Amino acid sequence: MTISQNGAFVRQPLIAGNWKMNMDHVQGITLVQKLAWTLKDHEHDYDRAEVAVFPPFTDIRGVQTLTLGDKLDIVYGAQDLSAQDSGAYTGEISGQFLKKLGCTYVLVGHSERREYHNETNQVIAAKLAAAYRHELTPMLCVGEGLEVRKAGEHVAFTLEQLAQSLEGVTAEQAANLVIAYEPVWAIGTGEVAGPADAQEMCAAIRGALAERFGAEIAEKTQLLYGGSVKAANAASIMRERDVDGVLVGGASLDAEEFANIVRFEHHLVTD
Ligand SMILES: O=C[C@H](O)COP(=O)(O)O
Repeated sequence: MTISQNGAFVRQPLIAGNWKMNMDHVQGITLVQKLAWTLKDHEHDYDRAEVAVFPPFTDIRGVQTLTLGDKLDIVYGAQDLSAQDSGAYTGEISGQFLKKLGCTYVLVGHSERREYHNETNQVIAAKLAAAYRHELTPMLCVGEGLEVRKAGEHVAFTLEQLAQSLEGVTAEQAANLVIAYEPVWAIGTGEVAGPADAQEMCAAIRGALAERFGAEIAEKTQLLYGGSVKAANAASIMRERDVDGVLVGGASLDAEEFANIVRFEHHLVTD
């Protein structure tokens, strides 16, 4: 998190909650309502961060109605999209449907998609292209597994994943891109990467973006860390220069806990 001389953030902090396959459409509405109420109580603490949730597809319409109706300062996105726009692709969801439902973001290449649905970097590149066709901001997920980390090859591995996933993305498109570094060994395990680990990788990613798209775009791109983030560890990770936010799984299902992550500035002052 880089702060300029006048105290403003150089890049807006982004706190994102990926609900994964949790919360039906009724529970989803309740969770967003609770989150909105909790955040309202601490308005002064979070008004500088963007808050995004990624509900299951079946919840998105309800979240749209709620956020529009109550004018909530919470944006939302989908957890995946099809590489295709329309047609005989049973079970797939088009980016154009997501755009019509008011989605701002879409997750692309989450490690659970890579692992359980065999999504390769090539598939992910095609999904990024689809996101751009429908004016969604992709949140591209990258990160290494435990074996790669143990072998000390995590930076090279993740940058290669990044390069292949970004195949075909233009500099103009890259101006509208969020990247989440999520080491697979830290997802849902309680094992959290240390702030220095998160910084090392985010700095390497920013360097790779600068080489590919130019320094100006690289400096503007929000880079998030994900993997067992909780209120107790979020602030110390976000304090790092190149970490601009967090992508939270399990802890985003608890409105109080997630709201406390959003209040990271409060923790920056007090911890
Ligand atoms: O998308 C979120 C990540 O997979 C992190 O999940 P987690 O916070 O439950 O470890």
